[in-house]
Amino acid sequence: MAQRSAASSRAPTPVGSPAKGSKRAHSVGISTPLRNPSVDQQSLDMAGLNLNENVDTSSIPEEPPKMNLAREKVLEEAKRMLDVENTTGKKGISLVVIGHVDAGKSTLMGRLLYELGRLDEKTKRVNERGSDKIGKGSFSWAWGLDGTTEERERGITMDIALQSLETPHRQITILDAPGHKDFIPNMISGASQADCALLVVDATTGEFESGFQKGGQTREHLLLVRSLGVAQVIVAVNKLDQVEWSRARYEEICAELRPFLTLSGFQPSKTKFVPVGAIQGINLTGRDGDLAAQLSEWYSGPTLVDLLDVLVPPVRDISSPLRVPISNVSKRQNLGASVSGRLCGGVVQVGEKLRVLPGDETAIVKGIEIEDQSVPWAASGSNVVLHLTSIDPVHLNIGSVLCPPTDLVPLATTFIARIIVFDIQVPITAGASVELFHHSCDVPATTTKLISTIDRGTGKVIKTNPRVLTKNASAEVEITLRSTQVAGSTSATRAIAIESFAINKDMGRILIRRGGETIAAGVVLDITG
Ligand SMILES: Nc1nc2c(ncn2[C@@H]2O[C@H](COP(=O)(O)OP(=O)(O)OP(=O)(O)O)[C@@H](O)[C@H]2O)c(=O)[nH]1
Repeated sequence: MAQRSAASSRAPTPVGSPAKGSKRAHSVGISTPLRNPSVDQQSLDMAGLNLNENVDTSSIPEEPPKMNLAREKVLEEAKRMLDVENTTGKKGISLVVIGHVDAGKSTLMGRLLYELGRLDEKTKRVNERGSDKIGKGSFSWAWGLDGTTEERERGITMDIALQSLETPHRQITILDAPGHKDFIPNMISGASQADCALLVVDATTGEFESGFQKGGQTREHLLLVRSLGVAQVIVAVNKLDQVEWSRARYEEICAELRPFLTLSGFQPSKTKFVPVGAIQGINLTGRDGDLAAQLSEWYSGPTLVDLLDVLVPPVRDISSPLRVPISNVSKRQNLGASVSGRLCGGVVQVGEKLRVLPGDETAIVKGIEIEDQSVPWAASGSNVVLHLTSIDPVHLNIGSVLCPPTDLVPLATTFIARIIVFDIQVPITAGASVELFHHSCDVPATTTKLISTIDRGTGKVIKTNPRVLTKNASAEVEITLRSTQVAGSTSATRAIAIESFAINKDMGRILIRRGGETIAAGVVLDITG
């Protein structure tokens, strides 16, 4: 069964962290590390949110665990582990599966899990019988990932499903994103935790076109993941059985997508295409058997697994300060609180004291889990569950950020951002009300000033104080958070923990939405208030 990203969910992939069951040592962690002050306009992005929360307000006071090693020792250990991973072991990577509704994302992943031995024969048969029983037989593979009753009955993915699989050289955490536009915030949440993307498109006549047209999720998902910093994409052209494995249709789809991918900021060398048939399992791990004969007549390239196996893992910045944006909180009676999220820099270890921002509270890390395994420490890039003690769980919220008490993330209510405007109908004006997304934080904001429009190629200012920003514009703007209603009556503007992109790429990305539509993505240049 797939893991869900819900509050009680288990942690996703081990990325850049101690191996499963590792007994390695741990330690303290307060950092004043290296910073990388380069802004890459191509890497514009923002971060995701997760709306799932399982709240039960109670805590138990506990004796905080002791830290065992000095921070330098942990860093040394983390570096050594990453070196081993880079040379001999499987490299960890997380992959978000994106694409228009019904493209076959869940079916593809369910079948792939089966082909790779992660979904056993018994579960497969149970899913077949169960899906047949409610007249959804064609979704039996998707049941491997779509775990909730509502998802199964409706035949759609609503929240991110977490799974992991192994190829010969990669340990991959799969984040299966919903295709339906109503669940874009959940999709953003998944993409904000991913290193690379698998785009699934439906080759059926008319279906590829409706997914790719304006308003289709193929375009929006690609733009969103690129804006979130995902630079590698594999495009699986699925359901080719519906067009008799036509080579012309496959090539037509690739030719349509290539220019859009380049325009969206994906380098051609980091964009791969692969023809597949998810239901029949064709070209996932191989092309044996009669079913694949038509494809084998014209295709001799890599399988999907071949491409997954050479995905390039991201660089893990373990020497920068620890930042953990909280994507989920689980507060259980008598069990304290657990939070999950991806480490955006640094290392964390059991026994470490962390500050929760915004706010004045601190917590102590009682335990760390990666993929259900307890580990003594975790490094940048890992998706973790942190069990916390010495804090009233009421102070832990989705969207808050954990960091070392001596190296705090700035709190901002006003900042300057460079944004790229998406394909919008209604221009953005000064004073416009928008929704700001930063990791799992979603707050009301105003574009208080339109400072300038920028040439995307040269980075030069085209116009200062523009009246409006229209589609595809690149611009510098001032964004100010608006007050939100607190506790029924009083109104307060709550600062968010955010950093400039030059200091921490993962902490400096924003996404701007309006009326349920994503209108721009950007990076934070400067915090001004
Ligand atoms: N003919 C054919 N049908 C397929 C193939 N792959 C998936 N389907 C069908 O496409 C439909 C949608 O599949 P899903 O896997 O639920 O699609 P999805 O992209 O995960 O859908 P959402 O998550 O709701 O966006 C189901 O009826 C599948 O049986 C394929 O290779 N060939």
